[in-house]
Amino acid sequence: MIVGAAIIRDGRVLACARSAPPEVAGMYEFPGGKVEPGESETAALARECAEELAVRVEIGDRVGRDVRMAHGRSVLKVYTARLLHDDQPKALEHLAMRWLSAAELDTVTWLPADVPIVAALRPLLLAAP
Ligand SMILES: Nc1nc2c([nH]c(=O)n2[C@H]2C[C@H](O)[C@@H](COP(=O)(O)OP(=O)(O)OP(=O)(O)O)O2)c(=O)[nH]1
Repeated sequence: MIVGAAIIRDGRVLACARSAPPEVAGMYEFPGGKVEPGESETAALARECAEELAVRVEIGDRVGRDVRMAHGRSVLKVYTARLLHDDQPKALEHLAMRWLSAAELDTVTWLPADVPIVAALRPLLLAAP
């Protein structure tokens, strides 16, 4: 199981460009990664956000559906998240980061599995305070 965090701030979501492997480098994703054995999805997201972005987050609701990934062996689940304590994300493992508004979601190339999740995210960004 792969979990991703749709970190929302001021009606924008944080999109992160993968640095590796070469086939997907430069494509955008939600920060996250594999849930380790015995770890909750929420704990995995908090750990990955700390490792990849050096931020503390509060995990919220699911966004979109479970997406089965290309080789069928794993499932991607994305949750909304918000930054805590005014933490500012740093791209420790990503090539680039962008805060995208609903209107800007399609200005980057997302990993294929993320496309249906991004569609489900759009109305949430428009509704965000
Ligand atoms: N983090 C993340 N991974 C995604 C997304 N969409 C998507 O297809 N993936 C895929 C890319 C990778 O094949 C896999 C996540 O692997 P990863 O390498 O980021 O995870 P990880 O940090 O736990 O990996 P590892 O280096 O510990 O093996 O899921 C997404 O939005 N976020």
